[in-house]
Amino acid sequence: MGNATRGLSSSIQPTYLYWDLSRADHSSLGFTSSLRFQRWLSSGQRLCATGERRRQRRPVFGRDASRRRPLERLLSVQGTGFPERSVCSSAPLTAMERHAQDSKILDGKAIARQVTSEVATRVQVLREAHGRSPGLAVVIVGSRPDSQTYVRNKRRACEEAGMNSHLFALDASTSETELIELVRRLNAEDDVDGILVQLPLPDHIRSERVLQEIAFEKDVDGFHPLNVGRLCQKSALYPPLAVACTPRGCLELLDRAGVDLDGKHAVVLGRSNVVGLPMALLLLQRNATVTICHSHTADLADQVSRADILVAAIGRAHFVKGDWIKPGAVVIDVGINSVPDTSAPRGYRLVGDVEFQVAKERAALITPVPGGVGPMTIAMLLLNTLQAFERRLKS
Ligand SMILES: Nc1nc(=O)c2c([nH]1)NC[C@@H]1CN(c3ccc(C(=O)N[C@@H](CCC(=O)O)C(=O)O)cc3)C=[N+]21
Repeated sequence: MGNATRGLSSSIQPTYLYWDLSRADHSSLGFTSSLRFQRWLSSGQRLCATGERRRQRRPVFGRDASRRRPLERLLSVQGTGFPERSVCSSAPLTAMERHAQDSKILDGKAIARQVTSEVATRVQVLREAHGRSPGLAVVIVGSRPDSQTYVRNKRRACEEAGMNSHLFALDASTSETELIELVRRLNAEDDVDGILVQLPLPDHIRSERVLQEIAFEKDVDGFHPLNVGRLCQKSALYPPLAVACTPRGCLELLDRAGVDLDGKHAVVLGRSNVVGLPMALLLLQRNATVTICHSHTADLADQVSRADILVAAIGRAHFVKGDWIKPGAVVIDVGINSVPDTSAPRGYRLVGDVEFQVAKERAALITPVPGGVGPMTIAMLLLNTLQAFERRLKS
């Protein structure tokens, strides 16, 4: 057991399992990659990624000039964005990656990989200067398979970024009081810079009650009322310390693709605390004109057809029909819905809220599911954790 459990284990130990990655074997591929990536960065060399050569050979932009700018910018981001592929991995591009590079697909997986490399570089610099790495505590209650997948992905990402991840897997019968007790201990724990309590929690636990307890400074989900309040109020003096990972990931995708939001009509489908609402606020701060739609909105198709930027976060498979999309729109699909598919190895496959195949023909840029917003959510968790760590180093 690592340092983070010191003093934690006495009263509630039987209810949770614990892994400490701080002593994990850092010769694993992720860590090696980031080291080599850093060496590459500091060498000032510019390497030609596999995908770049391909791009030079054939025109990848559509004929439509209005679509050119964001795509060009996206590819210029990608042009500097794939060093790990040529430096650190000899694996050939998958069919999906090839496709993403040659089309208008906004490749969240590739951009998340880039963000993770950047975080890893910074983590290493800080570790060398301060002798410590950021620590993220992830708390999961119960055994929902989707939550377990996400938590596993988060843990892997931490490892890739050279962060310590402390996983607390609690039994579904854990009481609200016990969970709060754990959160309070994590608040006081020096080696923990960020705390994430995986949602949804079982019905007998009031999540607002628990989220309130997470120290504002360690709230890497951006769900604490103070962080939410600061996001709403827009103040240079008191900005939020963290913004929710999924909306922040969507914004990062738009930024890295060079999508200009100023004066654009953005339509957000969904008004949840975790996605819709903070997403709308972020877009508003970037001077977009924002419409928030929800289950009571009249004529959704009409609203969607006016969107220059569409963010779909309703959680219903293929709810948004492809022909609702305004030609040239940028479509960010947040939905992750599993639909039965007997031909898939797991018996199901993941689809977004948007009818992808049809929408793709009309959109200028569109995120796939999987491989779009999901990986970006995790990359933003790393970034929020890094920022929490940096704040604590300063204080
Ligand atoms: N406190 C809290 N913070 C969260 O940020 C949080 C949460 N609770 N509860 C659930 C949602 C959902 N979420 C995702 C994370 C990763 C993927 C992800 O990696 N998706 C992959 C596919 C994963 C798969 O194969 O199932 C992809 O889209 O490519 C998706 C969704 C974080 N959430």
